[in-house]
Amino acid sequence: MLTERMKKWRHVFKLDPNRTLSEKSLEKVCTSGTDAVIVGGTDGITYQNSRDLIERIAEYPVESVQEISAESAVVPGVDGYLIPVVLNSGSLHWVLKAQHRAIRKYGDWIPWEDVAALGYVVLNPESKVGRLTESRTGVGTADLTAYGRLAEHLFRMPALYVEYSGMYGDEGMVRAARRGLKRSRLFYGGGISREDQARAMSREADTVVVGNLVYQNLEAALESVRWVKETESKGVSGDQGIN
Ligand SMILES: CC(C)=CCC/C(C)=C/CC/C(C)=C/CC/C(C)=C/CC/C(C)=C/CC/C(C)=C/CC/C(C)=C/COP(=O)(O)OP(=O)(O)O
Ligand SMILES: O=P(O)(O)OC[C@@H](O)CO
Ligand SMILES: [Mg+2]
Repeated sequence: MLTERMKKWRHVFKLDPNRTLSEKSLEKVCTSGTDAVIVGGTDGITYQNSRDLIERIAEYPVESVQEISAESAVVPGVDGYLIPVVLNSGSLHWVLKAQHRAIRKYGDWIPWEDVAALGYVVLNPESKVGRLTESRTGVGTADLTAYGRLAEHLFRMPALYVEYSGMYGDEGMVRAARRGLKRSRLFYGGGISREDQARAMSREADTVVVGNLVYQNLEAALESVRWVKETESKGVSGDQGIN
């Protein structure tokens, strides 16, 4: 069950099917000791580029999951599927309608035991995902704590994802998100490029996501596995998890 496996994720890489990565680099990413590789991105995501990347990753023993951002790009046979729900989107499309439409389309084919929802709160207004989803990024700490509670207790989501995509975020905000959580996991992603950043967010979050650094500075990205795994998380969320 994907939600069970996610409880063990401390460090994950997110690879973008719309970007190029040499075979040597991909091998290094997949054998780095990371806990999983997420395949997903915001723009230019197609069935073809998603399938190509997923098939290349399948050559390695690392767990890979597809984060679905386009209904037409769903690749059958992946270990797991992550479904974003953007809690602070200004458009119902990214909270409910896109997901509803895809569930209507795939119906009986959906392997629910290998599907997990991610309750996103997008906090970088300049990010592609922030612009696409018209996210209301003027969120304070009390709002963020409440989003966490909403995700865990009302929607029973296995994870809240504090998303700063492309910029390093505010550690206090991530701490506030954790205050709302007892069992759901806290994912942090955005702008990790240095050891101090990786370690600081590892203390606040259960799972740290490293994305763009793979394409900007592969050696640092590979080092981030150790930075995260050597650092203990302060929180307790995710200890029991949610199914
Ligand atoms: C046949 C078979 C086995 C089928 C499997 C069926 C299955 C699992 C169906 C799923 C059903 C379902 C509910 C699908 C979801 C459909 C969907 C389109 C939902 C909307 C998701 C959403 C809110 C997308 C918005 C964008 C988003 C949140 C993307 C997440 C990734 C992200 C933030 C990446 C960072 O972006 P990046 O591109 O890297 O940005 P930069 O270039 O700036 O770095
Ligand atoms: O690409 P970066 O900025 O590392 O962010 C990672 C991930 O949270 C993007 O969805
Ligand atoms: Mg990216």
